Amino acid sequence: MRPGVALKPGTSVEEVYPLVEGANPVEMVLVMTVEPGFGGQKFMPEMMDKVRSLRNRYPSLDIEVDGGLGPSTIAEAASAGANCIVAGSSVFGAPEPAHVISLMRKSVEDAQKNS
Ligand SMILES: O=C(CO)[C@@H](O)[C@H](O)COP(=O)(O)O
Repeated sequence: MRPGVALKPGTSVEEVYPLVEGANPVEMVLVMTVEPGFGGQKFMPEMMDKVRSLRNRYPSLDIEVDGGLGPSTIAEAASAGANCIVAGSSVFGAPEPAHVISLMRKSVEDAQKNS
């Protein structure tokens, strides 16, 4: 079992620090990049400050992003430090889903090499 915690857009990133640094720490933080509820919403780039703060503070933490991720937004999320990507519409709506997954995987790997 791997515990994690999710941050809604209106919740500040500082709220999770005690959970990552506690005695029984979470191993993943999900930064919601849309309001939770349904797929197909627009990526909120202003959430990348949370991702950057988490990556600077916790170099090996799994940081997930969910909402509006696809070929046009993955670079921003990856360069901020996200390494787990949830993508719905961009994959299931693509003529070649595997190509989109591959593109996003490469973006995360490239960002990790350059960090
Ligand atoms: O369901 C939600 C949010 O609750 C979505 O964020 C999906 O998890 C991903 O959908 P896309 O934004 O990729 O279409």
